[in-house]
Formats: sequence, structure tokens, C-alpha cells
Amino acid sequence: MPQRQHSPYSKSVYKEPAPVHDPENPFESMMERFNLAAELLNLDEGIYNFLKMPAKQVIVSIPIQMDSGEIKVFEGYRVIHDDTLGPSKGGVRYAPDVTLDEVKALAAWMTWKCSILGLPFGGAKGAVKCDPSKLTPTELEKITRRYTASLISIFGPERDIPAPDMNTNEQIMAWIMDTYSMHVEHTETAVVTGKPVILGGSLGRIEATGRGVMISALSAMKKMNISPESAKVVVQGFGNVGSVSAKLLAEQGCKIVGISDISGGYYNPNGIDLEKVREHLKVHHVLSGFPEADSVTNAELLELPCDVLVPAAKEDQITAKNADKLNCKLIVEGANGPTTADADPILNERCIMVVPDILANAGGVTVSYFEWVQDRQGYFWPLDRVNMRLERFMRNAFDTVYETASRYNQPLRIGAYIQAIDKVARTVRLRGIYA
Ligand SMILES: NC(=O)C1=CN([C@@H]2O[C@H](COP(=O)(O)OP(=O)(O)OC[C@H]3O[C@@H](n4cnc5c(N)ncnc54)[C@H](OP(=O)(O)O)[C@@H]3O)[C@@H](O)[C@H]2O)C=CC1
Ligand SMILES: O=C(O)CCC(=O)C(=O)O
Repeated sequence: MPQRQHSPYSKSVYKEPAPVHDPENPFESMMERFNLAAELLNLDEGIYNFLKMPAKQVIVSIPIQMDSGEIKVFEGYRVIHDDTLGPSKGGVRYAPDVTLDEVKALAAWMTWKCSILGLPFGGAKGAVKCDPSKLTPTELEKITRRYTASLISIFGPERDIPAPDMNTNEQIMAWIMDTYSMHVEHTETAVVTGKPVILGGSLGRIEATGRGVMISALSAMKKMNISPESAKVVVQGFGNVGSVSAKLLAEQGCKIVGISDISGGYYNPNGIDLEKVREHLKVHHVLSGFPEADSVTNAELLELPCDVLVPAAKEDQITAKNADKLNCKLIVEGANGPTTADADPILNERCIMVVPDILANAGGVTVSYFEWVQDRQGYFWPLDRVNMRLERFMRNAFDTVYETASRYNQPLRIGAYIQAIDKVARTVRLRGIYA
């Protein structure tokens, strides 16, 4: 594999991160990269301490009456990492195994993401520890409304604005909007984004994260002289982000050779017909049994030969254990935190370019920003305007991160952290930190 010196994916001056306590703890993974960038920026110790601590961590108890009549209590979280650049922004995920450390990491990633994209937002994230596949629609609605009611003093269009993430969707955003509006006694659409279009949502928000993944993949492929028509792509995860990324990359001429969901991976070196996948999902709801591809495990999927790998499922998929087995040239992180910090130096050593999560998947929050702007203006844009502006934001962000990474002779991930932290730190200094 050729060495690419003096570029964002050169191994030349990349510093080994200090050993971490738990490499698969997303907050520690975030902090490893933050520490590296802070050191390169020569960040003032006071500002370093200010930015590493989340501004607010709220844990709420969510008692609801199940359809059976039984009362069950769920745990909910909202972490506001930072609100220096503006109201905090970030999705809400529903998952049975979610932890506070995971939410803390996801909230910090939102701060860095909004900073890189030039959005007037800080970073936050929320979660409810529950398994939506085991809940009825009524139970899901009750959980969502109670979670929102418990966070009434946190949320607000000028304070903290939730959005969808794993296992949450437009309907859940509609319930959040309605519950908030009931409490403040007027309809407040701008309190949440990712809503149905009929309730003040933005055209293009559902596809926005996958569209941003596609745009950043094409930008990176151009730097690497990989043409879309010659590119073989593997996508892990076939939810909102994965399925849209696959569809839009296929529309650009790429051949999608591998896909997966929780049921496993599916591989066809001649290309997977995504229309047939869509028809299969309509009937079966999971990829399991898809006849036109060979079945592989999720672990094998990540190691399939391809040009571009798009992890778009969850955290900690590419680790020190499998980074040396990957068979791709480029990774575009659709998911948040799919790569652990201890895998970074291995990928860098192997000259695999990584477009990091805080850049690659920022299309979602960018169109959420457009939605918030439209709601506040009460004036809605056509789809082509949303997509054109998204493309401009994503391309600019890619170019500036690439330039920063090149200037510091670091991989794109560290370039992205440097750029993000520098902007927030400079804003903190200008605003001052006195009570
Ligand atoms: N939605 C958004 O706008 C944004 C999402 N992201 C991030 O993208 C990632 C995916 O989110 P999103 O698409 O919204 O979530 P979804 O819930 O829509 O989809 C998640 C997908 O991942 C699959 N999956 C879950 N676990 C595994 C596993 N162990 N191996 C393989 N596949 C798995 C799920 O399978 P199954 O359906 O069978 O359970 C599903 O296909 C998350 O990291 C999220 O934080 C980032 C930015 C914005
Ligand atoms: O759209 C948003 O506001 C946030 C999306 C999100 O949660 C993310 O980018 O991880």
C-alpha cells in the first residue's frame, strides 16, 4: 500500500493516543481524540477543562402504565455538552443498552459537529433506556410524552432542540412537539426537528444524513482518485442512515456489494439490487432471507473487499481487533462513534482514509438547522433549495477539515476535532466565562 505523506491520511506525525481504560467506552474514545487535538492546538488548561465536562447531565425517571395495566419505570437521559455557539442540538435514541457515558459522548460529538458545519448550535443528546420493538405504539407514545414533560425546563427552541436518532422517528418527534406545545400553551414547532413535513418539518430531513454521507464520500473519493463508477461499497446498517446512503451512492454509479441489519450481512460481488431489497423489506421487515446475496456475519461484512466502507449502525464496530483485517480504501462514518480510538492508528498506518462521524454524518443536523430556521420564519423551502444548501454546507465543511488536517499533517479525524475545538474555544474566550 503506498504511503501518502503530507496529507490528512499520512501516518507521518500521527501521535499514538495514551492507553485508554476501556477502548469501547464511547466517551473515552471521544476524549482520546479531544486530548490529541487539544495538545496540537496548545489549548489553555482552563478551556480544556471547561470543554471536556458536559454542561448539564439530567437523568429522569419515566413511569408509565403498560397496556397490561402494569406500571413500569424507564430511565431517560439528556446531556447538554456545550451551548457556547447557541442552543444545544442533538437527537434522542431509544435503546435497551444505552448508557450515560454513551449519551455524554454523543452530546460532545454534536458540539464538534455543529462547530465544523458552522451551525449556530451547541451539542446535546438524549436517550431512553427501552426496547421499542417490545413496546406497543401506545406505550411508546406514553414514554415519549412523559420523557418530554420531565424535560420541559430543558427543551425549548432557544434552549435545547431534540431530533431523531436510533429507533426514533418523525412520529416520536411529533409527540415531543405536541407535549411541549401543550405545556407552553401555544404551538411551538421549532422545539424539535425531524418532524413530519405537515407539522412544520423540512423537506429532505429524512434523507439528509445519508445525503451528507454520500456528499462526503464523493469528496473523499475525488481526493483519492476513486471514480464512483468504479467504486464498490459496503454499508453496515440499513436503517435511516444506511439505507439512504446506499441508495444515493448507487444513484451516483457506485456498486453496493454488501449491506446488513441486525439479522446479519448480505454480500453480492456483482452488486445488490436495492429495489429488490426494498421489496423484500416491505414484506419481511428485515434483510434476513434476502435471496440475491450470500449471507455473511456482521463481522465478516466489515472485512469484505471494497473501496468504500460505510458503517451506519452503531458505536464500536471498527476496533483494534479488526482494523488490520479491513479490506477497504476509505471509511465514511455514517454512524456516530463506529471506530474506537485504538483503531485510529492502525487505519492510519494502513493509509485507509477515514471521513469521521462528526463530518460525514453532519447532513442530518444541518437540515435540522434548516428546519429550525424555516419554523422560526414560518416560511418553507422547496426540496431543491434544501438539498442545494446542504451540499454547499457539506462540501465547505469537507474542504476546510481537509485543509486543517493537511496543515497539521494529521488524519481527517484529528483535523476535524482541531477545527471544531478551536472555534468553540475562541468563542468561549470572546464571550468570557464569568457568571
Ligand atoms: N438519524 C439521523 O439523522 C442520524 C443518525 N446518526 C447515527 O447513525 C447511526 C444509525 O442511525 P439511524 O440510521 O438513524 O438508526 P436506525 O434505527 O434507523 O437504523 C439502525 C440500523 O442499524 C442496524 N443495526 C443495529 N445493530 C446492528 C449491528 N450490531 N450490526 C448491524 N446492523 C445493526 C439496525 O438493524 P435493525 O433495523 O434490524 O434493528 C438498523 O438497520 C447511529 O449511530 C446514529 O447515531 C448520525 C447522524 C444523524
Ligand atoms: O438533527 C439533529 O438535530 C441531530 C441529529 C443527531 O442526533 C446526530 O447528528 O447525531
